[in-house]
Amino acid sequence: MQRITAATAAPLFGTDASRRIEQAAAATLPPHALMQRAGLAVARLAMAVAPNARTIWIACGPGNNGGDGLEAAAQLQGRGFAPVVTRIGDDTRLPPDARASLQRARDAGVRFADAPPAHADLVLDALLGLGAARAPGGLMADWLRRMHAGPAPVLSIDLPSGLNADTGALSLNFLAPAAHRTQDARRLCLSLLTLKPGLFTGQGRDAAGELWFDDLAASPGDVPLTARLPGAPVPMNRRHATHKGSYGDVAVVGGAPGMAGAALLAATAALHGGAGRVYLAPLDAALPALAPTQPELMFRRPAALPLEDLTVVCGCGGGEAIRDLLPQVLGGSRALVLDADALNAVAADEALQRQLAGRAGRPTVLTPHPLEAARLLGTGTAEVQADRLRAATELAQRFGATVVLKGSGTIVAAPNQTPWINPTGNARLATAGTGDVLAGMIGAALAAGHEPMTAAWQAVWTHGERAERWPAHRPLTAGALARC
Ligand SMILES: NC(=O)C1=CN([C@@H]2O[C@H](COP(=O)(O)OP(=O)(O)OC[C@H]3O[C@@H](n4cnc5c(N)ncnc54)[C@H](O)[C@@H]3O)[C@@H](O)[C@H]2O)[C@@H](O)CC1
Ligand SMILES: Nc1ncnc2c1ncn2[C@@H]1O[C@H](COP(=O)(O)OP(=O)(O)O)[C@@H](O)[C@H]1O
Ligand SMILES: [K+]
Repeated sequence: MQRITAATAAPLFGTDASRRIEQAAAATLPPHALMQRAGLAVARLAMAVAPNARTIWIACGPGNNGGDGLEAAAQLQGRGFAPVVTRIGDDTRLPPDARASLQRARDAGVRFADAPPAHADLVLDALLGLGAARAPGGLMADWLRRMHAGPAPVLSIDLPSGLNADTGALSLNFLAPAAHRTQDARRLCLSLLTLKPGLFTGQGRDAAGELWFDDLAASPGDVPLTARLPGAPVPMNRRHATHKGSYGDVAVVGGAPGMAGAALLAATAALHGGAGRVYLAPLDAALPALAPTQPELMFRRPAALPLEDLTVVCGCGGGEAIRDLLPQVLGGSRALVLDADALNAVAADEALQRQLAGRAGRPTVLTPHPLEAARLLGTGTAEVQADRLRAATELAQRFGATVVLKGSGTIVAAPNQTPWINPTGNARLATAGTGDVLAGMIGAALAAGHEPMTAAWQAVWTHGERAERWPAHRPLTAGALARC
């Protein structure tokens, strides 16, 4: 069993892949062995979380997820704890593994109750796992809301019940409104056999809480991955005999009247991200040609940029004005990061879309937030958020580019590659300008010579990790993030 951290590199398997791995593992083991391993793993984590628990409420559902809960109940009872099991479902329709675990729990003397105990020191959510087929309702919904509103830690078995393992969409939102988050009790999830992508994006992070993983000593074999966790990037080793030209030139094109700050943030981030030289080409001609807080930046007129030699970061604070420059930027830039208003302009113009797709082969990274992604796909934000992996992958295929779909669990996708899900970051990043900073950081990584997918995930990982390291009592600003 391992704790999953920002530094964990691991494959992620969706529902179908997890089922295949489960079937292959079960075929080589005695009947019921996997569920016994699952129950033991859950019991061990439960004992570590609440070693002095007097009452452990275990809410069990009608399938094998409930079976894991029953198996954990038997194990906990045998170790001197006092689990109280409440169950939903018909005994005659229990799958065989779960039925065997029900018998083992009964034999162990576990207490079964019709209603949850009035007080619990720990709750195990064994209502639904991979088999969640619709939104929990009735008693199941009541129990879920009750356990997540209470003060006791909630340990979800395999998945928080109702969380889609593939998408991170939560079919019953048991999370307290954002403003009440400080009242949340501790949440943990022990993912079994495989780590699932839905735990890391969408509502997965909030629903699961602290993540743990036990592979039940089963190997994924040759089942293809659905996505990956990248692990921490290795810091770049700068050789002595290098010079500023070795680290590439970035030019930021953006900053229309009233939005100069966005371009300045991106340029500052590119500079602190290690770029050899950074040019700033503002769309507002009235801007002074010096940023007193960042004198290293070199100001140029957009038309004077030698695009074919540059990594161009385009769109930060671009407003309407960016549209007229896009044909040159798309056609000429050696490497390109398209953000914000540049993406909106592309979404509104089929000729620009064709030109963007025609760049295939030259490094190109798109960094949409969900609304920008929805505009590019011609759909709505809710549809994008309902399946972030699919949205990012579809955009990557459509435009032949690397796509960074931002938000909780940022997705990095590229054509015909397994997507990455970024585990770092937090809601302190939900403040204006942090996306501009990310665009500048990706620009610096591209200029240094990383291929687009690597440049993108490494910058996304580092951007999020900076927010995690930021002191909790101090609000994070984009300007500070750019200079970390
Ligand atoms: N079979 C095995 O060998 C193993 C199974 N494992 C566990 O088994 C789980 C998968 O088990 P299942 O495939 O039985 O699926 P689940 O136990 O997740 O749920 C399926 C059952 O729930 C019902 N159901 C679905 N949505 C519902 C809803 N909204 N309200 C009420 N009932 C609903 C279905 O009709 C079905 O009876 C995994 O998530 C994992 O916890 C693990 O123990 C690993 C080993
Ligand atoms: N809750 C969150 N968890 C992780 N990352 C977040 C969260 N909220 C915002 N972010 C990150 O903050 C950045 C915001 O970018 P964006 O929406 O483009 O803002 P802006 O346009 O103001 O710069 C993105 O990198 C996004 O992934
Ligand atoms: K569960």
